[in-house]
Amino acid sequence: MTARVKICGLTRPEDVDAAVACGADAIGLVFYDQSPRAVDIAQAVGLAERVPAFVSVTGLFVNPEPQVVDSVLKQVSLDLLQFHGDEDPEFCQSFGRRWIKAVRVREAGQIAEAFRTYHQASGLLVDAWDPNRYGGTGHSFNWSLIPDERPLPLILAGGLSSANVARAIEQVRPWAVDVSGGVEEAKGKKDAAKLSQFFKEVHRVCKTD
Ligand SMILES: O=C(O)c1ccccc1N[C@@H]1O[C@H](COP(=O)(O)O)[C@@H](O)[C@H]1O
Repeated sequence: MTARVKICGLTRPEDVDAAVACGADAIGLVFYDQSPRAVDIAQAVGLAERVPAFVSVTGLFVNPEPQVVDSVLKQVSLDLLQFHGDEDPEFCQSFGRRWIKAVRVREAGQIAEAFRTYHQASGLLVDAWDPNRYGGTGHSFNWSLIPDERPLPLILAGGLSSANVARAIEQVRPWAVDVSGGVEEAKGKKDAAKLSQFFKEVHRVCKTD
């Protein structure tokens, strides 16, 4: 069993270095100004520059104006776009870049439908639904709503931490896991010890079977 790891919502150089040192496959930069983890362009350029070969940089957006995405893409070296709002597939596809789509899960059937709707995506990220926030809630959801049939790589997010990531990987068998709040000391500030413990748990469960 194997699962890739994305650490999202990085705002500080030392947190990028810590995530990379722990073995992150991807890091995420938040370009959503209502998030406490939002970065500006200068910050994002500096953070992305620290990321070595074979670790990818994802830019997270929530219902952005197209010119915002274009502007970020011109200035920041991103490998992947993550759309975490109500973007339709045509919008996601329109930037000529690889992208993933987040689905905030409320009910059975929603994920299978999203696999059909966003079939051009490079992966489908499943996160907890919250009436007031688009993501980064720290809440998990009922993983039994995730279907076994997955036409795209499935990225599991929502309330993951070292306390539940091993169980999550065993139960869901995702392509990757994505965490933000569960490895923080405060919003936007990662905690090196929590990061290390999170990876320890991922590696422990991935060694079995
Ligand atoms: O991190 C945020 O502030 C955020 C804001 C708006 C949309 C998504 C956001 N983060 C993503 O939410 C999931 C789950 O985060 P958590 O682990 O529950 O804190 C994850 O994909 C983040 O990238």
